[in-house]
Amino acid sequence: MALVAHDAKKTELLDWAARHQEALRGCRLVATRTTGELLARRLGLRADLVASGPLGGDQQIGAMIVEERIALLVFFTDPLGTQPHESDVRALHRLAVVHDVPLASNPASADVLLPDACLRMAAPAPVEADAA
Ligand SMILES: O=C(CO)COP(=O)(O)O
Repeated sequence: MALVAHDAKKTELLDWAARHQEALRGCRLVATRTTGELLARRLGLRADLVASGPLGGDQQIGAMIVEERIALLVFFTDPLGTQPHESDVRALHRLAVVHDVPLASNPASADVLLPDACLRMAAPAPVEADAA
């Protein structure tokens, strides 16, 4: 599961993660650097860190989506600000859509999508139905 938040949304993500920390502790997490450092410092949540978003972290998470390593992308973007790496932000959204990865852009969506992602991460890969 990937956790990312723009600066104006980091408090919202921390509040959401605090509410779900029990479930999140059972998941392998990846986060952009500043987001992940905050999760570790404030909540003791461990995440694998990629680069900060403006330095290529969004693209690294996009590559993980292509490799089918992300079950849920929680990405709280700032709808009222512009980002220097807007093209990377759009590309990450686009890859989530292309690869049909659940994408939560706000706490209400993340609340709905988290239980399903936890189930899918815990479940073994589905077995192909036998045609015979
Ligand atoms: O900018 C980001 C996503 O686009 C997030 O990066 P940081 O977590 O390093 O702030």
